[in-house]
Amino acid sequence: MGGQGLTIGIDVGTQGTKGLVLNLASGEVLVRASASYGLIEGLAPGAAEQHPDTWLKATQVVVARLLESVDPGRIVGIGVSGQQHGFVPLDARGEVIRPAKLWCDTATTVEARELSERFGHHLPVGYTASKILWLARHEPEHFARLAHVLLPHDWINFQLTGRMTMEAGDASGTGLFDPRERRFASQALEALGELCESRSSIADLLPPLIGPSDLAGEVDRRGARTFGLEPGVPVSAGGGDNMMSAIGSGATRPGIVVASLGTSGTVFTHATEPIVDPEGLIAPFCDSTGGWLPLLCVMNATGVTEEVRTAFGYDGAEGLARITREAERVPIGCDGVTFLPYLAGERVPDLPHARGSLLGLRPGSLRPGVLFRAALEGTSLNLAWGVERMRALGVPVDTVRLVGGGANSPLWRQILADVLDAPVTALAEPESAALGAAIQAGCSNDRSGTAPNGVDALASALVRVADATTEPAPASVARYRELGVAFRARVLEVNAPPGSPSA
Ligand SMILES: Nc1ncnc2c1ncn2[C@@H]1O[C@H](COP(=O)(O)OP(=O)(O)O)[C@@H](O)[C@H]1O
Ligand SMILES: O=C(CO)[C@@H](O)[C@H](O)COP(=O)(O)O
Repeated sequence: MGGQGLTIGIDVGTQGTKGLVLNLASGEVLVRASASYGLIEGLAPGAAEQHPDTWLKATQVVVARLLESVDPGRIVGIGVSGQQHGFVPLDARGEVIRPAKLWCDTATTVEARELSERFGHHLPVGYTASKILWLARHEPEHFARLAHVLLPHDWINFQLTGRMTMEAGDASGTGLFDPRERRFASQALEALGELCESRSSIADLLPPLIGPSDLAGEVDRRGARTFGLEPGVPVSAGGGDNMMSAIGSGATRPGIVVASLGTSGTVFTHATEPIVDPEGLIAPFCDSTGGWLPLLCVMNATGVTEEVRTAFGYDGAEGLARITREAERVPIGCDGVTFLPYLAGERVPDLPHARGSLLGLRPGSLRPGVLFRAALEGTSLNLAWGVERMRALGVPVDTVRLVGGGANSPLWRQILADVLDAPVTALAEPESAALGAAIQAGCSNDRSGTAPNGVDALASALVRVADATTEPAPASVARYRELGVAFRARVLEVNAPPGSPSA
């Protein structure tokens, strides 16, 4: 099965950084740690930013906590997963120029639309390319200093190893990458360069591309000092959080569909060929095993439930459990209350400027349990809308493995099973992205004894599903089908452009 020794997997998410230590021989997760953070507050509407130092500090805290329980000398590899698409702008000395614009930043919608026209295909808002153009247009003094473009996990790898690299999975979320050919797309790079009136080619800003079983490097002296690790520990390529999550949930072979309820909601599966959506709604990403990862991403998932929970002061794990119990007592459909969950705008459907709406309020509707359930239902119905698109593209979604923070909620698991009309199974390790990074680290280094490209074998051996599966309940499936039709009609009605017939 796996090799010997322990690996660390780190996942730099939007709401926090999570880490774990994996015993490669037994598959046991020995210790977990996490550190949470938020977005920078007070920015212009649509802007979603974090300073990379926030990720660095959280990663330091997480690694330090992990190493309280295990001897650093036993660590044979480390792998880093990160939120996709974030634009980390670096100057010639490798210093961060300004905070990173994140995957959920919709302030660059104009630039995304302009690039879509130039590229001749839809560039979803949130992809890195539009953020680079935004910098050139809005902060020319920062753009003039731009010497390197990294993605969040690349930047943490850089802090560990002193080397800048990118790999195909995360690179396919830049909008500057041809996932079919697994290389940067020269036409897109040229078009972006022209629009930026760039003094240098955009290609020069990008680091070398490495393969999925290559090492990003080894922990260097600075990295060792920063993180308390031993110098020389191999650092695997790492990848986007969805690519790492695919490994950590066993979606390294066809037929396993994964849904993730994190800040974003995603649904993805392994494919042996690229699956290209002509409308560009389902992303044709590369995965981190040499295959592909057709992926649906919606921008509104746990951010919406968190908004309701915190608005009513249901703090901490106890508060979450209490508001969930109250939501369980509310009937399906929330007595007519519908939550259009677009607090962050939306990528699928393509409504970057949409806002959230609460519809159908009556006296008594503004109760925490009602609104929390409405948030669970609204986010799930929205995700199901995108899943229909996946099914139409020939991706069967018959059973689902559920990961991410929201997977901890039995109520959400039931709602999703009913809304998707598919059995939903949680995994023994819900932090699938951190687990996937740790598994990849076990396959990419010389000291583990595992051959490169053994990711599928190791993932299939180590990933365990939870004992119970949540089955869809036929009556609820039928009810949610009706609610889904009404939900979509309301979304189109509420978000219709001014002057259109349904406005
Ligand atoms: N039992 C639960 N019920 C509902 N939501 C939960 C539960 N446990 C965790 N979460 C949600 O999961 C979120 C974190 O999800 P995570 O996948 O770690 O996000 P990210 O990777 O985007 O930072 C929390 O903010 C919380 O809203
Ligand atoms: O943009 C995407 C995928 O295309 C998101 O899935 C990000 O990768 C953020 O992930 P989380 O922080 O929600 O895990």
